[in-house]
Amino acid sequence: MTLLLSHLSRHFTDAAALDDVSLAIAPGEFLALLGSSGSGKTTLLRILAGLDYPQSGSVTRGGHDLLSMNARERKVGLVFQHYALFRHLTVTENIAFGLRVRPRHARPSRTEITDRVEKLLKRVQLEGYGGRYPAQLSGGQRQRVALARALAVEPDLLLLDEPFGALDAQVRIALRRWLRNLHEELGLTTVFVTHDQEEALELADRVAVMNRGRIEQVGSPEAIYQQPATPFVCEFIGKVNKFELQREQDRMICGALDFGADLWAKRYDRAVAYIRPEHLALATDTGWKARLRHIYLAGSVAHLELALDTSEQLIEVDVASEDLLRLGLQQGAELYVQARTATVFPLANDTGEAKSEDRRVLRPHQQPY
Ligand SMILES: Nc1ncnc2c1ncn2[C@@H]1O[C@H](COP(=O)(O)OP(=O)(O)OP(=O)(O)O)[C@@H](O)[C@H]1O
Repeated sequence: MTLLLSHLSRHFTDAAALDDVSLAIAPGEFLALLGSSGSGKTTLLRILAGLDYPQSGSVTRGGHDLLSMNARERKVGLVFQHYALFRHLTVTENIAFGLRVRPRHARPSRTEITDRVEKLLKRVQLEGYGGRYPAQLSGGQRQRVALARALAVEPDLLLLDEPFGALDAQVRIALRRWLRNLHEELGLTTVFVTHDQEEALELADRVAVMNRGRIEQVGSPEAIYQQPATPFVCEFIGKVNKFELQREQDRMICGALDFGADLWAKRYDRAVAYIRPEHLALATDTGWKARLRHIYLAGSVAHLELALDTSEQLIEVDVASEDLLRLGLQQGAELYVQARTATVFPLANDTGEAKSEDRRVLRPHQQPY
């Protein structure tokens, strides 16, 4: 059943935590809410869980109003960043907790509970750990117990708030892949909050990028990375170089590069171009003249830092390490940089505001003069 969030707004005293958020989450989808601190991710999750309420807007699942149901009726499983396990209960007792506290008529029998816990322990790869206490587990194991506990109540919706946030990098990566596999097995609709873009891009079917209580873009990880829809998404996701373009005789120009004479260029005097390091290329005689300042070798890729001759602006270019060796480039070398593709937003002449609706993907070329 599709989960439909429609025009949700939630204001606290000083500012909007959610500002007119609409989103459709398909059954079985793994959706990541990605954004910087304070962008409204947790508020959105809490509203879905029934721990908070919006001032306006609606949430429906299969046409039923979710906001009028209490947390238990919503059938959600929740996992937070900080292990909310009960320290005085064993792993088995923690996992069974949500079932044991049900009213008698809704409570499974003792043997059913034992069976279910055993299956869950297997599912989260913690067979044989049932008798341990949380203090006797690693951080990653505790989060898997928390997940088993969330799954024990057979939720229709799984809500995960930075579940791996407190773990070290290697454990995080291992658990991330494990979670993705688990999701493929169970097919549970999952909403995952994170501020770690790598985690979101690797895990999710779709990513919703949040900024100041609004959804800037929602799409597949590939679309978010390759076709960022707003300047915020360009700057927030991955690495990017930013350039200012000026109109010259109906063409948008940045130094030696011509970004074309698209119709929209005639209506704007300035624009901003975002170019990823891997979309810049080195050239021997045309393009932006630059000096190589630093080479950061990272295995098969070399990250180059260059200073543009005209503006001294620092830019980053990624090239294959092999090419770097072949060209014999060294710090201090003078060379040229060309752009293969750029995401360009014109700036409104009056306010200077970037116009996301007039976004273009352009392939700049060397100026004809
Ligand atoms: N109970 C509250 N009272 C007042 N302001 C709040 C409350 N809860 C959240 N906010 C504010 O709402 C905004 C969004 O908070 P929220 O926790 O949803 O952000 P977030 O994206 O989850 O951030 P983080 O990644 O830091 O957890 C923030 O500006 C926050 O200060």
